[in-house]
Amino acid sequence: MISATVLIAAIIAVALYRVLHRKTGIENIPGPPSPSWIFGNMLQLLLPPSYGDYEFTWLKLYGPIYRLKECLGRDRLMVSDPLALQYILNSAQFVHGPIAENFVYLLGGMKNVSAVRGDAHKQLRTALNTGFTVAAVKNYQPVFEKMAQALTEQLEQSSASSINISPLLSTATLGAISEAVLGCSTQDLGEEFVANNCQFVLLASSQSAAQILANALGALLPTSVFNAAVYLPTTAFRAIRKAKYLAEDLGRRVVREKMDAARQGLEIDSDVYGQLLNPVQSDSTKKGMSEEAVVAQTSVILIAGQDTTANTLAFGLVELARHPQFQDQLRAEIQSTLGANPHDVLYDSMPLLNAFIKETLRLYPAVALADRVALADAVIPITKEIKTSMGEVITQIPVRKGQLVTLAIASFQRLESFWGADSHQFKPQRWLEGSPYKGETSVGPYANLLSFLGGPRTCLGWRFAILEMQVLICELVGKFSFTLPKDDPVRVRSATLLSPAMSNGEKGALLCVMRIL
Ligand code: HEM
Repeated sequence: MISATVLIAAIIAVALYRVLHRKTGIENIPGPPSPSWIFGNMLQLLLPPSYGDYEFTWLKLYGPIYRLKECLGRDRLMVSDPLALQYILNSAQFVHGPIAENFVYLLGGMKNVSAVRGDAHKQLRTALNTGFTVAAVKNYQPVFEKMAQALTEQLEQSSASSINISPLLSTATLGAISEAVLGCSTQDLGEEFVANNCQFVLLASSQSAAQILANALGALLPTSVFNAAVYLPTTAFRAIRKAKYLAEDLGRRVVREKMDAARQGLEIDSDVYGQLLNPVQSDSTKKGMSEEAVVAQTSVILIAGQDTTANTLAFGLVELARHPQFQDQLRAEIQSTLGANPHDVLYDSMPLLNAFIKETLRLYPAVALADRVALADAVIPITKEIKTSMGEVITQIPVRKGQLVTLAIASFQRLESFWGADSHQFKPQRWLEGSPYKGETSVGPYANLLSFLGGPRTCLGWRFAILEMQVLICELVGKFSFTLPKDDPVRVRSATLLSPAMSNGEKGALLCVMRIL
């Protein structure tokens, strides 16, 4: 008891010392007043009744660059200006913020793709990209079709008047990664792995004031102290430690089995890991990744690809339920395109399907807020000048080493000046006549959206996610109709990811689902 009190007192002392001795240099950038020293504006940003209640109002009031108060009185720069975003994403001076950094170390160790930096990151990305090219991803289509059929069977078996679609989608997306990346079925993952995964998914979609404060305190600690603190016996740390251990164990087993199969002359390159290991190369100058390097990616790839995709799909289905006319038009396109040969579909040439996916990604980016920290003093360019609270007009933002910057992706994707006056509305039709984006600065790998981020840290699995969503949506919307239950509107919550939430506070999206074909 005494040691826990001493530890907490020490944590707070370290936090306060570091906070009180830092000057930010962005004090004069206008922003909303802070309602509390302890929480700053963070409860408004991260725990509003519905995601964006405050953030989108601040966006209107202060524009795409403004200052917020972080927990314990620190300044945080909110950025949704495309020029500034592009600069930060491509600059080696900006790295993951401390909360994300702590999280990826905890989950995947020091050698996973999200944790490594600089040249080591570049080399690892080049190696990993082998499994995520256009051609490679096309080969995973049968896996996505299998998951889509399994989803159909689950929906058919349910007799409930409304169904929480989220856990079904989470299982489908975990299954897709497991088979396409590791080459093993969900059953092969084992009961313990699946149970821990469910617990982890729920933890990652929960948010509370205590968590926000704990994250802010954790972010102030030196990494070594934080790494020691994770051995505290809390539910969250226990689940993360177990997730890491189970993923490493799984990765090792999968890699060992693949190497054994390759030694017996069997082909192993039908999934991502088989391609990465690549032990039998006709070109002797090319080498696959080492077994250890492949194993180290397991937890991060599994987590990065699961609920990002599942939540996007859940929000998309909710929007279809809100827009029945568009849902009917999309279904007509799907049924006429898939016709008699559903395995040979050119998904990219289906205008309504792709407009729908782009619009869902625009309004519901799974990573709505991505934090970065400046490794050195930097000057951030901006599209339009801003006036500081001292009356000075500035055309760029100087920031000091250590400055926390939030890439406000959801805000960027709702900027009226770039997406139109109706930018807060779900209107897939906006994508039907060319790009609706009016900016001069290109961002992101897909449709000028930043849902998959941009620059060297662009989502590794973005092509994978797009094809997976195309296949799943065609199966679901082609065969079922989706309507909203009367009594439980879906809420939008910001936790680690943007998640749908039900009125009882749990993660999920209730929909009435009816088989029509
Ligand atoms: C709709 C689905 C998805 C969305 C919206 C999404 C979004 C993102 C974003 C925003 C990042 C950058 C995070 C940051 O650096 O702060 C990221 C990174 C990453 N994503 Fe995705 N993702 C999706 C699906 C997937 C899938 C299916 C996979 C793998 C099969 C995947 C694997 C990764 C990996 C490994 C990284 C780390 C890349 C690096 O640090 O170099 N993602 N994703």
